[in-house]
Amino acid sequence: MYVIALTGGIASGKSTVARRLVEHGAVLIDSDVLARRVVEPGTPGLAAIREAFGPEVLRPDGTLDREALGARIFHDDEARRTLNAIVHPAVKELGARLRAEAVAANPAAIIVHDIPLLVESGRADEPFDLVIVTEAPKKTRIARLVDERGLDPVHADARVESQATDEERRAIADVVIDTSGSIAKTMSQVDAVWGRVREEIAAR
Ligand SMILES: CC(C)(COP(=O)(O)OP(=O)(O)OC[C@H]1O[C@@H](n2cnc3c(N)ncnc32)[C@H](O)[C@@H]1O)[C@@H](O)C(=O)NCCC(=O)NCCS
Ligand SMILES: Nc1ncnc2c1ncn2[C@@H]1O[C@H](COP(=O)(O)OP(=O)(O)OP(=O)(O)O)[C@@H](O)[C@H]1O
Repeated sequence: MYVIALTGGIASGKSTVARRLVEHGAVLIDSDVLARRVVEPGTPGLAAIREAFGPEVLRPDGTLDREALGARIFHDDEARRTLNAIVHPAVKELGARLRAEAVAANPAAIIVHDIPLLVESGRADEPFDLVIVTEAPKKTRIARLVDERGLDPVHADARVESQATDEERRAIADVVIDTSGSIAKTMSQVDAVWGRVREEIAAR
């Protein structure tokens, strides 16, 4: 088993990097996906969100209204802390379970754990073999959110500002991947990291 943690600010290219690592043979555990699973209808997570934020953050069909909840939490530190305290422990637990399953299926698995809020959720102390941080300037990331995902610039800025700083992420990084250039440049950095991982494993 070799466990890579992958983190970075919003729209910094984590998914792009993760996809390449998967092409090389890594098994991906994506916390954004897990964060959706733990708030599906019928989960304790969704019940706790309803309790804390009221029925107005649910859609008529009983699923979470992500837009409504996003509007509540990205401009309000207290509300965000409340939501994080509900979702993050459940995401951590499910991630650990999926990791154990991947290792049971293949003891030599190379796992890439995409954890956008690795710093913010205090998980950087967990025993990862390698921590990769993706980094692009704030302006670039906000432009991606506005141009490609159709976010309002004010909301895009609030999301960026609700996260750790580049300095805080760098402090926990073993490798920083600069995603401000072309996709090809990002991919060649990922390929170099993969080579390093293979070498480390071979030297064990
Ligand atoms: C507020 C919610 C409903 C908004 O949903 P939406 O579909 O608009 O965004 P999505 O979940 O796809 O998240 C996109 C990105 O937003 C950023 N983000 C999400 N939640 C947070 C948060 N609590 N604090 C800071 N940034 C966040 C991350 O960079 C994430 O990758 C949702 O993000 C949520 O439930 N957040 C709390 C859980 C969480 O922290 N998830 C992120 C990592 S586990
Ligand atoms: N050099 C680059 N490296 C990575 N992504 C790039 C690059 N240039 C442009 N992009 C674009 O930036 C966007 C980054 O999105 P991606 O989903 O990979 O980021 P993310 O960090 O996973 O986002 P989120 O925090 O929302 O999960 C993509 O649309 C990608 O095509």
